[in-house]
Amino acid sequence: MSTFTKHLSLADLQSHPSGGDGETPILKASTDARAKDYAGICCPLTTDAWRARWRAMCLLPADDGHDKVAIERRAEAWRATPAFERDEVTMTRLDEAEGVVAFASDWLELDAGDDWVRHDSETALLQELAYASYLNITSAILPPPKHRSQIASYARAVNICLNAVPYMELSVMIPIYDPVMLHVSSSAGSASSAATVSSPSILFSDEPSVATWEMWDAIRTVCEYNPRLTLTLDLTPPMPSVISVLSQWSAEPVRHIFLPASTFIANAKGYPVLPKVVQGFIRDIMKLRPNVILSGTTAGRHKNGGEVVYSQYVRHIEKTSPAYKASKTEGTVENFAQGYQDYLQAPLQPLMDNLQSMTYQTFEQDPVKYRQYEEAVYAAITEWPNKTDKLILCVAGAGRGPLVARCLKALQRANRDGSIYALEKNPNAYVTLQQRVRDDWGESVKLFFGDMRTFDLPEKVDILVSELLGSFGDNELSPECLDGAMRFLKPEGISIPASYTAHIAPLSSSKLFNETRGTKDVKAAETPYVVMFQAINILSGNGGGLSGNCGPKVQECWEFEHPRKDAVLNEQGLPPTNSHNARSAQLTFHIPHAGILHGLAGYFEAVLYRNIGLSIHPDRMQYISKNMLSWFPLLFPFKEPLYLPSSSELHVSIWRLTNQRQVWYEWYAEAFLPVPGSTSIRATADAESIRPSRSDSRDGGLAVARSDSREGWLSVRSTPVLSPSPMADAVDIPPIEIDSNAAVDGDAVKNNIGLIKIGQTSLHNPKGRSSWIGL
Ligand SMILES: C[S@@+](CC[C@H](N)C(=O)[O-])C[C@H]1O[C@@H](n2cnc3c(N)ncnc32)[C@H](O)[C@@H]1O
Repeated sequence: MSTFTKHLSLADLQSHPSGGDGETPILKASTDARAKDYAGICCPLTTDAWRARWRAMCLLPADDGHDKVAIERRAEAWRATPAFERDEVTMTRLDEAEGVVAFASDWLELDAGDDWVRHDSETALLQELAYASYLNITSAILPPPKHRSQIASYARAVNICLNAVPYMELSVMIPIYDPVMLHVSSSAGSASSAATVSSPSILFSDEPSVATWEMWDAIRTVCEYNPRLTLTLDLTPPMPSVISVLSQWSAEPVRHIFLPASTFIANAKGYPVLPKVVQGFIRDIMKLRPNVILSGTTAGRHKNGGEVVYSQYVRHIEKTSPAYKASKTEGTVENFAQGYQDYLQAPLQPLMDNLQSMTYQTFEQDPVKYRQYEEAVYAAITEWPNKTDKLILCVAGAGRGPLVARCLKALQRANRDGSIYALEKNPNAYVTLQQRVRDDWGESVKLFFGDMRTFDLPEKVDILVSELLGSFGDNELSPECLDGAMRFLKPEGISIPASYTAHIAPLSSSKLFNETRGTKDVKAAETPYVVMFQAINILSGNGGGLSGNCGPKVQECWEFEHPRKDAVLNEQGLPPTNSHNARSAQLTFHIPHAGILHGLAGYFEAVLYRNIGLSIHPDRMQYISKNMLSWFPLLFPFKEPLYLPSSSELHVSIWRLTNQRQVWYEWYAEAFLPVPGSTSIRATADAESIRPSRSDSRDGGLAVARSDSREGWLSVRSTPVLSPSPMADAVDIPPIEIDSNAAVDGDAVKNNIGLIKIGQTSLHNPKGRSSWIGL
């Protein structure tokens, strides 16, 4: 569960009575807060006296009636040795500061237009953080940036602070939504001057903006994704009317949520409740377990309930979130994977390595995978044309034997006579299999020790069952192993699985980005990892994008089928080279909202038999193999982040490559901005180029409707189509609805859209230099 902290303003602190025995107001406030189930308090570090002195020193008065030289001298003395007077800070003792989240002075302007104001704000902030560090405070919240035009100066100052206080976490306060941010300031005005210049041409919509996220992105990029730099999301009204763009915050290091009583509305009985959009946002963001800072809850803003109901209500919202409920429900992936979220695991190499008994035991905890296999084998047996023959099944890669047991069960359920050959190349698992023959299976199972790529079975079999699948389908070398095992099958024999496909989607996750480049080793940054995703945001959306050429949110890369059609084989029945198992895909994604590309999420789907399958595709898994635990998705990381503006297109190239000893993946991406009337520097993708190569259409495969329609996006009525603007990426472009009457106009505009290249990644893992799978 998330924690709750009570926010106290300066006025709250001043009015808070001291306890007895030297208990200061701040200690008393902390004790009171803990008694009410808060983890602690959050309050300003400095008082109004500090603000008054700083202003008197650092902001020169406009009139001539002051001794400006004397003021300047005082300021210089302070700049030389910045220090506080006693009454300028709210706390002085270690016990007072224990567990306190401190607000740095919110009047500091690290992004003022005036050079001196910026300089002195930075000096003051460094002084405040040094003092907080002296008091052992571990978490400080910095005032939000206010002027987009000075964001680089703000970010530079934050970076200086991060380096100056080596152990403290600095959290930048950012409003999740601020319509004012749409106004771009170009003035280098005084400290108090508000942003003045706006770009009216882009203010065509009251859709929520991503401008505040874009400011955050600039700050953390300048600070090189410092892991001690986090976010405090300010949920002070106004709030957007829809939450779709807020999803990008879930890929960010959200440490605190600042939630004032003013965000709550009163329900019919006068109790505080949150508006629908905020409820949805909280439900979503709570998976990151932020600390919720509740503010103004003692002000009596709502008629009923009192202070405690605010936190009770937010806890209730958290408990109703799908992520929380799933984590508390036995048998779900979320429950099974607790503690593994966003943890990078090296994929298994069951061909090169021999698995441990514990690893098999973990597999065997998944009831869904084995149930699906049993159903597939059962269906294949019951449909077998000749009902009198004794069926011969082979489990290739039997492990400790769970699929063998399921095959026996399927034969028994179908009331069919049959026997099973079980083949395994792991000598240790082979011992367990012998034990099972002795204890459970007897004559019905015949064991063989060997590698399916070269081993010869005594006779051909009717049904070949295997489970050599990785998170990306083919990444544990199922295709290569089954090339050999296909020799075991009779001409009319069937393979379970019959086929499998690999899928990808572009994702953002500052956490995973930091993890993959943590070691500064290039190999770590171009290695695919198995990850149970949590703090991520999938950047792509369904719909064709402005060019009309984009595929769905999650796209298929390629497919493998068993047995292979048109296979060229040598006299031993084996393929002479592995070239036929190379694959490539060029995929085009629509990016509806601005975001940073950090990697590709990889998924697989397998057809076991007819409409019985396995899937970890995020939109289809619940229909095909709900609550299957065996596979987490794969992450293909990018070494450098790539900024993608709203309504841009991402073209991803991914290859499965091979030589005689290894298989590896290479990946690369390019970003484009579709611009009406411009000439593409890259030919607009045609239908052929967005189709995965070497992949047959899978109509008639899994009987689950696919949601990858590419229609439903384009239309242009009289709305002017956005022309290139420096803020195009900070504005949530409203979806342009289809107007059937305007089909001609729509096509005209669609055909007239060109793509301007705006960025690219490097080619990852060329020649398998950092990661490969051994044959
Ligand atoms: C993912 S495990 C599955 C084990 C078991 N069938 C299950 O579902 O629990 C794959 C198994 O195939 C075995 N294996 C992999 N490649 C093989 C090969 N070329 N020949 C024989 N066994 C192989 C591995 O040792 C491992 O036991």
